[in-house]
Amino acid sequence: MTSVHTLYGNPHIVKPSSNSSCGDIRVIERFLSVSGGKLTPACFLPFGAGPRVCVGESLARIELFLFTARLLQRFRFSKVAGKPLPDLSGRLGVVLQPEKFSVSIIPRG
Ligand code: HEM
Repeated sequence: MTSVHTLYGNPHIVKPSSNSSCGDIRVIERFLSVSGGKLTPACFLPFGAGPRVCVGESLARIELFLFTARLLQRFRFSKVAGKPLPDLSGRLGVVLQPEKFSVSIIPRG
């Protein structure tokens, strides 16, 4: 199984200044080109690679898109006054998990 965390943290693979690298995994803009187009860094492998690559990738991508779009359509997400923004360093488990944080979720009218 491909260790995605090791792959992203390896300085020999990750070249932050290059468009073909993953760079800092906390920087979402790494998926955008200078002109605003979509970029997929060559080392971005959340579904693994090679003969054991995830067979559910297409389904997972559709589900994630619909799930996220529906949440954003129906709710407004915002920072809670007086509470800090989420710590983006993450906690390493089977996957990199966020530390607990507060967020305000209000149904859209
Ligand atoms: C966000 C969702 C998902 C992620 C991040 C994910 C990620 C992965 C990864 C990293 C592997 C291992 C690849 C390797 O061994 O190198 C894998 C394997 C696999 N995934 Fe997923 N997966 C997701 C969703 C799904 C879904 C929805 C299905 C089925 C409907 C699925 C079915 C499988 C199967 C059957 C394998 C084993 C493939 C094999 O060993 O030949 N996955 N997945």
